Amino acid sequence: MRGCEKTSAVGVLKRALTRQIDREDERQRPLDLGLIRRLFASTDPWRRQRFWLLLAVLARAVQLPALTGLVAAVIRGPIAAGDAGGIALGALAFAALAVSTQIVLHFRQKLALELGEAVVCDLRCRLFRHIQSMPMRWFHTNRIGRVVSRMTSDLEDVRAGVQDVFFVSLVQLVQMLIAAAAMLWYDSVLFLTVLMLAPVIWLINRHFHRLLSTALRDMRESFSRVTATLVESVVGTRVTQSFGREAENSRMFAELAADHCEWNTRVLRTQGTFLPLLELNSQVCMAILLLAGGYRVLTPGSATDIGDVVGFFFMASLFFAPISILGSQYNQALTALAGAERLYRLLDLQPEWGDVPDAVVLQPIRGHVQFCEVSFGYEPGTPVLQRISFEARPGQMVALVGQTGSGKSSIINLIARFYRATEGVVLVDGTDICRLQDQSLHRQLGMVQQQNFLFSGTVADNIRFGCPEADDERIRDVLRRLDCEDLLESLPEGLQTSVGEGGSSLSAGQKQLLCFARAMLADPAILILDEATNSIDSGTEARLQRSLESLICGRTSFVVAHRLSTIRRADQVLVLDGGRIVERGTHSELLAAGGVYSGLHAGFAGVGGTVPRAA
Ligand SMILES: Nc1ncnc2c1ncn2[C@@H]1O[C@H](COP(=O)(O)OP(=O)(O)OP(=O)(O)O)[C@@H](O)[C@H]1O
Repeated sequence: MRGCEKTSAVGVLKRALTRQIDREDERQRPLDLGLIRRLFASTDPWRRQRFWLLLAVLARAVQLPALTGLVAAVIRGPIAAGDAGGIALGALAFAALAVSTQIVLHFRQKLALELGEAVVCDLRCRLFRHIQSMPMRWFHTNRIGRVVSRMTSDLEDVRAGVQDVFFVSLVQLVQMLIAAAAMLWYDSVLFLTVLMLAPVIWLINRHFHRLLSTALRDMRESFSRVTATLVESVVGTRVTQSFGREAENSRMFAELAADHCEWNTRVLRTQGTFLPLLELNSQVCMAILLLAGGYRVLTPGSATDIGDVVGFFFMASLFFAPISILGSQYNQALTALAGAERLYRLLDLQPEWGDVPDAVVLQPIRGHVQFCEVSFGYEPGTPVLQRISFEARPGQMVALVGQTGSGKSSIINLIARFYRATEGVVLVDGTDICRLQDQSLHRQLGMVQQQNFLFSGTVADNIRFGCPEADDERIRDVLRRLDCEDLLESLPEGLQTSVGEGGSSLSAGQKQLLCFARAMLADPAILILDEATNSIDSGTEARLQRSLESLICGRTSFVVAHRLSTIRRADQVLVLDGGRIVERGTHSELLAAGGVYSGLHAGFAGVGGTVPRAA
C-alpha cells in the first residue's frame, strides 16, 4: 500500500493533513516547569481534595514497600527461626496492612478522579466561553476541526495528566526511594549492581515508549482521517448521490479504513515485540542479581546472609517495577503537557478587540446608522470596501445591490461589528460602533440570512432563541403579526415539531419564516437581512414578502436585496461595484438616471422579479 500512496486518494489526503500538522499539533512537549505549575494551580479551587489526595498518595507510597518488607521480615525472622506464633502474628499484620492499603487505594482513585473531572469540566467551560467571545475573523482563520480537537482529545490528555501522571508517578518514585534505602541497608555492593542496571532498563523502556507513542500518534491521525471522511460523506450524501459518486467514495473510504488498519497493526506489533523484550530484560537483571547475591553469600567472611539476599530480592523487584510504569507515565506527562500548552495558548489568546473600558450602553438604540469614509479589508493590503459613506435614518430601509463579490456582505459584517473598519468610522446613534458595549448592540440587532443556522430542538425553541423568556403565547402573537401562524402550526406537532439537524425537516420557506419570527421576537432596532434566492413557490413567496414587510416595519433595515419588490420599496438603494458605491438613490431615481442600476434592472425584471445571484 505504501508504494501506491503517491497517487492514491489516501496519499493526497495524508499529505494535505500532514502539512497542517505544524508545531501547534505536536503530540508532546518537553517538561516545562511553568506549565506544570500552571496545571497544578488549576487544582487550587479544590485545595482540600488535593490535600487529602496527596496524603493518600504518600500513604500508599509507604504502604507498598511496607507490605514487601513485612514478608521479607517474616521469612528472615519467624520462618527462619521456626517460630509459629511469630509467623501467625506476621500473617495477621500483613492482612491488616493489605486491607488498609486497599482502603487507601480506593480513596486515592476516588479523589484523583473527582479532581481530574472538576479541573477538566472547569477548563472545558472556560474554553467554551472564550471561543464564543472570539471575533468572526478568528473563526475564518482557524479550522473548526482544530477547535473541536482542543475541546476533546487535548482535554482528555490533560485529564489523564491530572488524574494519573502526577499522583501515580509520585507513588512510584517514593516507592523506589524506600526500596533503594532498604536495599542499601541489606547490602551496599548488591545495591551498586542495581544502580548500574537501572539506567539500562530505563533507556530500553524509554525507547519502547517513544516508538509506541509515534505509532499511536500515526494511528490516531489515520483514525481522524477515517472519521472526518465519514462525517463529510454523511453530510454530503445528497451531493454524492446526485453526482453518482457512491462507488468512488466507497473506494476512497476503504483505502482510508485499510490504512487505519495498518497503523493499528503497527501499534500492536510494536507492543508485541517490546513487551516480551522488556520482561526478559528485567529477568536478565534478576539473573545477574541472583548470581551476584549468591556469590556474596558464598564468599567467606561476607556480612550478607541468605535472609539479606531474600529481603534484597523483594526490594529489588519493588525497585524495578516502577521503572516501566514511570516510563509510560513520563510519556503521558509529555502528551498532557502538549495538550495543556495548546489549551492555555487558546485561553490566553486575547480577541483582537472587545469592549473598551468605558464602553457605551445604548438602551434603547434608535437605529440611526452612518458610514463615514469607511474602508475595509479582510487581509491587510487587500481592500474590499473603499471610502463607503451613507446614512440610514431610524426606520429607513436600505437595499444593497451589486454584482457578486462587490462588498454587500462586507458592509453588513461591519454593521454587525463582526469586523472593524480599517479606516473611517461606523456610527450608531452618533456613537462610534467600536465604543458600543457589545451586548447592548447585539441584543438590539437582528439578522436573517439566506443560510440561517437552526439549532437542534423544536420550532418553538428556535424562535425563542432571541428571547429565551418568551412563552408560547408570545411566540404565537409574533406568528400572527407575521401572518404565518397557520404555516408553522400546520407542522406535524405544531410549534413542538423537531427541526432536525440544521433544520433538515423543514422546507426552505418554513425555515425562512421561522427566522423572521426569531428576529421579530427579539424586537431589534436594526435589522439585517440577506434575502433568499431559493426558488420558493409563488404562494409562499407572497406570504414571505408580507411577513417581511411586517418584520421590517418601524426598524432600520439593511437588505441584501435579490427581489425587485424589496428594492422598489427601499428608501435608499446603494449600488456597489468593486467595493465602492457607484450609484445611490431610490429605485425610480436610479432607473431614471440610466446608469449601472438600470442595466442591472433589466436583468432582475427578466428573472421573474428576482435578482440572479450574480447581481
Ligand atoms: N472571510 C473573508 N476573508 C477574505 N476575503 C473575503 C472574506 N469574505 C469575503 N471576502 C472577499 O471580499 C470581497 C467582497 O465579498 P462580499 O462577501 O462582501 O461580497 P458580496 O457582494 O456580498 O458577494 P455575494 O453577492 O456573492 O454574497 C470578495 O472579493 C470576497 O472574496
